[in-house]
Amino acid sequence: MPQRTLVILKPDAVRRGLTGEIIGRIERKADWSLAAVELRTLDRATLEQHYAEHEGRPFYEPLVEFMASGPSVVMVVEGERVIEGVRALAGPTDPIAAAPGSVRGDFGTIVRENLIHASDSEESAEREMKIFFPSFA
Ligand SMILES: Nc1ncnc2c1ncn2[C@@H]1O[C@H](COP(=O)(O)OP(=O)(O)OP(=O)(O)O)[C@@H](O)[C@H]1O
Repeated sequence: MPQRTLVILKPDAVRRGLTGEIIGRIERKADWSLAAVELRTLDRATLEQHYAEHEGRPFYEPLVEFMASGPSVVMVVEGERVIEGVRALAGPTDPIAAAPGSVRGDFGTIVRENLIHASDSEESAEREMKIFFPSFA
């Protein structure tokens, strides 16, 4: 069933020149397409909303700082089972545990700087699209 998901290519992906590579992997999946794409430096207020569930955890502050440290590519991707699909393409949170072939498995080493965020459910996708593309959702 066609879905929409919110994807962020994090500041490490932009700094390292990996956005084309990652977007290419997404675009090459059958029946997936980009519905919105923007290069944007995320501000603290937006990130606090996005990462509200992690507030108070030890990694929260450094995560918000890292995510505000430079431009990200913020996207809405749409297509067949795209919510589960982009997460599979990304790999698990810890890049060292991620299999080669996944974005994190191929390019990551650091848990915080793990290149990509993708919504984890239909509810998260709706919530996150409203945060990053209010006119879209
Ligand atoms: N132990 C940790 N140390 C440092 N950074 C972390 C740690 N756990 C998570 N993070 C960072 O916080 C982000 C959000 O954590 P989360 O557990 O939500 O992982 P995720 O793989 O992004 O999946 P989702 O956001 O859908 O839950 C991670 O992508 C990573 O950048």
